[in-house]
Amino acid sequence: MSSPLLTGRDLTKGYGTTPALRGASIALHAGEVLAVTGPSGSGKSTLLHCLTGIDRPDSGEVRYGAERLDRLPEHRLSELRRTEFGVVFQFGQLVPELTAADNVALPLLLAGASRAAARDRAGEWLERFGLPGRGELRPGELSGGQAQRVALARALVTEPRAVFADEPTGALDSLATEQVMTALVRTARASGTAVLLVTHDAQVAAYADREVALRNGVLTHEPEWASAPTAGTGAAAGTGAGR
Ligand SMILES: Nc1ncnc2c1ncn2[C@@H]1O[C@H](COP(=O)(O)OP(=O)(O)OP(=O)(O)O)[C@@H](O)[C@H]1O
Repeated sequence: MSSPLLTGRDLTKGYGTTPALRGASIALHAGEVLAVTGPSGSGKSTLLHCLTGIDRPDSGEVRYGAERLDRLPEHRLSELRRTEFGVVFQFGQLVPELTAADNVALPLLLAGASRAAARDRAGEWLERFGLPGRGELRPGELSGGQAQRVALARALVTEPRAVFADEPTGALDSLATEQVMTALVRTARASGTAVLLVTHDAQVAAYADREVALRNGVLTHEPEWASAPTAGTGAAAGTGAGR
């Protein structure tokens, strides 16, 4: 029995009079790919924000190892997001003035790597994401799918323990979605990084080992607190759908 890497218990969060989360509980285990699905407005992004400390829940708790993440000071949360978590949004939020390679190198430079080492490593990660030879292009010169793969390479380059992706393929067609998801799941598995995917898209959820569904701020599947899931059971493990 392995204990979860990250848990959210009984999370509530409202915006004014709008309840976004109404007692959501979730566990992310080391190395697994977990999809959180649900229709627009069901609270998926709010849940991801609470789990990563981008936002704080109104009640409930988020635990990361021994730490109460929901109570951590801002500087520790930023450090976590820089070193142990990677976060990717629908539009990858690349720095438009920087090349693809410099975007990927950025987290390494922030962590103190030399420019040469960071650039070498960025090149390796662009290759892993199927983008060899694209390092000198700027985000505006990349397709949407290529830009998302650069954003994912940037999120994974520090080999974080968990990557959180909010509709990472939301703006892409089916083929680009497949390329992005295949690259994400393959590289995350190779580095043992857990992935929490927020999506309304069944094609994307099919890559996960496990899926939980949000409806009106409540998760419809209870988390399996006691047991770790079997990794590699999703489409990305080669079982069919989504390939
Ligand atoms: N900053 C905010 N201010 C006010 N209301 C918000 C804010 N963020 C989210 N909400 C509301 O909270 C509810 C949940 O929103 P959330 O973005 O978490 O849902 P979602 O499932 O991610 O939706 P989508 O798939 O459309 O992105 C919605 O009713 C939304 O309007």
